[in-house]
Amino acid sequence: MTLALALYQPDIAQNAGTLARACACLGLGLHIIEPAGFPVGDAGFRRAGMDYLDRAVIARHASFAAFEAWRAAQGRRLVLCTTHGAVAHTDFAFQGDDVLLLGRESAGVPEAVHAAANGRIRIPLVADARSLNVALAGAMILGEALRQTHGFPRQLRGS
Ligand SMILES: C[S@@+](CC[C@H](N)C(=O)[O-])C[C@H]1O[C@@H](n2cnc3c(N)ncnc32)[C@H](O)[C@@H]1O
Repeated sequence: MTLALALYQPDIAQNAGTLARACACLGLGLHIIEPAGFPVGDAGFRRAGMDYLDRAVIARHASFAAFEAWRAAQGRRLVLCTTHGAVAHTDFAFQGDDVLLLGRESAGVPEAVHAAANGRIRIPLVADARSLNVALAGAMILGEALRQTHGFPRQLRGS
């Protein structure tokens, strides 16, 4: 099993499309917890995801409860990426089947989602900086998690 990325009620189609493209390129599943702030098939989502969307493995969950039912059946940990995290992403010990959850651009995630998480991690920022763009935060955390778990695709170009 590989890592997976999950988006909690994403607001901005371009960010979700960018992350869908990253998941497709890295061979990871993407989980979208609805409702999203844009319609499925949104032009911005398709523009950002480009033709990579054809090979993206995207699961949509009608609610956080439905997502949690899926996760419980899988027995996988939920790692919440949050500006309120106590542990730096580089200090967290990822497992190869962790589900990494990113919050909404506008509001992060509600308290119940914080409570459900098995770990809460933060990319350290300079004082007074509030947050990163969600797609950039996702890329940085995926990079660290894939590095730790040796999860990057093995096929190097030219090899
Ligand atoms: C624009 S931020 C949301 C800011 C929101 N006001 C909050 O308090 O969570 C959108 C999402 O990007 C991720 N994110 C942004 N900066 C982050 C950081 N420094 N560490 C971890 N996650 C971050 C989180 O998942 C966050 O919910």
